[in-house]
Amino acid sequence: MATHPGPLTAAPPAIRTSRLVRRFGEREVLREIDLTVGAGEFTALLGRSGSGKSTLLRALSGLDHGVRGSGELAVPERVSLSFQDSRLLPWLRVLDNVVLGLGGRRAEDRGREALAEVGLAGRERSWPHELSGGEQQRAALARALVREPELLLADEPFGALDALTRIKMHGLLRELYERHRPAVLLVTHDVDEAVELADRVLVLEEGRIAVDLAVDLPTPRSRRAPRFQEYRDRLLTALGVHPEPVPSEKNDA
Ligand SMILES: Nc1ncnc2c1ncn2[C@@H]1O[C@H](COP(=O)(O)OP(=O)(O)OP(=O)(O)O)[C@@H](O)[C@H]1O
Repeated sequence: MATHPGPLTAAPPAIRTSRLVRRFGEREVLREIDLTVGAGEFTALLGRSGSGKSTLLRALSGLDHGVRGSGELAVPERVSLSFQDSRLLPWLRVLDNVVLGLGGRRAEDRGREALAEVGLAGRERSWPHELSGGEQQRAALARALVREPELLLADEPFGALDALTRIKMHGLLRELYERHRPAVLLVTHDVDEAVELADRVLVLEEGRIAVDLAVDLPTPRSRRAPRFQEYRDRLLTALGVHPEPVPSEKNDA
């Protein structure tokens, strides 16, 4: 199980930070983070509660005006954000939410296509409150996709969903990723979610990246496969959790 060797593509990286520091009062939450995420790379970010995951994501999304810090960061022009709460505007219909701020004659067509891709064809004229939690998250994914992002920053996008809906959303996100290939940085508390979806997993600890692990498993990934469990156990151990054994499947890789 190798540590991450670094991006392989020749395209410019989707994220590059150099000695990135963010502090609140006396507390240095991010401590000289050097991070490069390659174009099209799916990376998950784990860490204990309060380790600074959202602080890093906010810094990358440019939403942390007023937070003290130093260092350098570079991200592409087209960055989409997705959060635990779908953040659809309640006074706009679903399609209008998806295309909000998009210019051009084809915006509506592209919005419809994106809604179809996430399984919401026919719901264009619905109001956000008429959608279930999972459907709202799918609409939020469509809103992110329609901007053709080079980088998707996702902060616990499935955190508020029930277990079954989460599983469906995992499949959908990975499928959309494989079709569109943005770089993804997914913040999650869920180690299984990280290993299932990402090709690289980082663990943030005390303001530094303590683990940088390449996940070399074919997709779709079975959580019961012994190699999946090796990754999971290694990450749980890094997070200070004693891993529980999971019954294995005979025919899994
Ligand atoms: N606006 C703020 N003012 C003061 N302290 C803050 C602020 N935002 C975050 N912090 C502190 O910075 C630390 C890191 O917070 P952050 O939200 O980045 O952690 P996290 O790893 O995303 O946590 P969680 O997994 O619980 O969401 C925490 O101790 C938090 O209290």
